[in-house]
Amino acid sequence: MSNLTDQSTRSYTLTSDEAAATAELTLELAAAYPSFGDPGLLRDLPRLAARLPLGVQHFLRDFKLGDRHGHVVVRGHDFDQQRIGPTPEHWRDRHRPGPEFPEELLLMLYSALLGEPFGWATQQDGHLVHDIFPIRQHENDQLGMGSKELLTWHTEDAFHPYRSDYLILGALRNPDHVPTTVGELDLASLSDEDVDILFEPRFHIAPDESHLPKNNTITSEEEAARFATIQRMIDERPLGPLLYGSRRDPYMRLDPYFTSVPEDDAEARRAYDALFKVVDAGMREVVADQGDVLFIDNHRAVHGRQPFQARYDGTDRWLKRVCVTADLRRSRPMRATAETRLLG
Ligand SMILES: NC(=[NH2+])NCCC[C@H](N)C(=O)O
Ligand SMILES: O=C(O)CCC(=O)C(=O)O
Ligand SMILES: [Fe+2]
Repeated sequence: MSNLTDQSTRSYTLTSDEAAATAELTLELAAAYPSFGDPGLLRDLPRLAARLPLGVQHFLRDFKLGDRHGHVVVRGHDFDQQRIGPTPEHWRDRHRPGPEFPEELLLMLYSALLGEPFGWATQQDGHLVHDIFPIRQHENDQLGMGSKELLTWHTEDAFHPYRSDYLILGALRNPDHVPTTVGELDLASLSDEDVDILFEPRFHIAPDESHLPKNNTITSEEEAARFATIQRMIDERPLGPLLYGSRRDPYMRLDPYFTSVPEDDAEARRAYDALFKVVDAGMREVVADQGDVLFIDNHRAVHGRQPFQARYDGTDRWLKRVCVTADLRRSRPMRATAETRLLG
């Protein structure tokens, strides 16, 4: 009997009526709510999400409650290319909300079916919805804004105890069909002994560069102080497990590019190498094409992106990203007030 997890992509394709109704809903809400700063919007999200097509609501609730699949895709959204306009050159200094506010609101509605949306004070200047498009100055970097290099597979914000439970990636455009990569764990390919070791706090994952001051705008001491926790994680190099949860169906936390194993721990190194090989061998491509929204279970799947040739002419691939937590209160120690959605 095979224990291989079924990693084929589950998807829901909107009918043209559903796509039209969804687009209309997001336009209506973009006119009704001024910005993400409006507390009424966060309050109303579950009620507004109940106006999404019932089929999608069921599909996403099944994804969450089933706790089985690492990713799913909802296809067939109508993202108005004319209205959205050209892919920007940078996420910094953009007027917000921008013309793509309806699409950002759509991801917020979806987030309400999975949990609560949140952001990072230390990432993309604290914006709740992130941009992912190529930026020339970052073309060789391990960032969403890179292009020339493979974006190595990772758990989003793997270094952080309050990382996302789910990631939502909405493709405003992707003219060259650049694939995202996704991979899950095939537990049967690991020895029991290695699994035991991987459950132990014997591994360090450093913060990725998107959380560094150099990749944010800092104009005051107060803004600089937001990075203290990140810096502490860099300095103190805390050790943690790579697998957790059910011993028979573990969750994972991985980012090999930023991982180190203490030099004197040969067993941990062996277990880590075995885990890396198993996950790496299972990586596959999922193209989030224009109008597709990719949902990633950040405990079950790692993801990355194939290298591609950026255009830098306004027609580049452009994704929007929202981080979702199933439990906002867990991160309360890192949120200045109960209301704020920004960690750091
Ligand atoms: N292994 C990695 N490359 N990790 C970093 C991933 C990219 C990062 N989360 C970003 O927002 O840009
Ligand atoms: O571009 C993609 O498809 C994924 C990007 C990503 O993983 C990230 O920005 O963290
Ligand atoms: Fe990522």
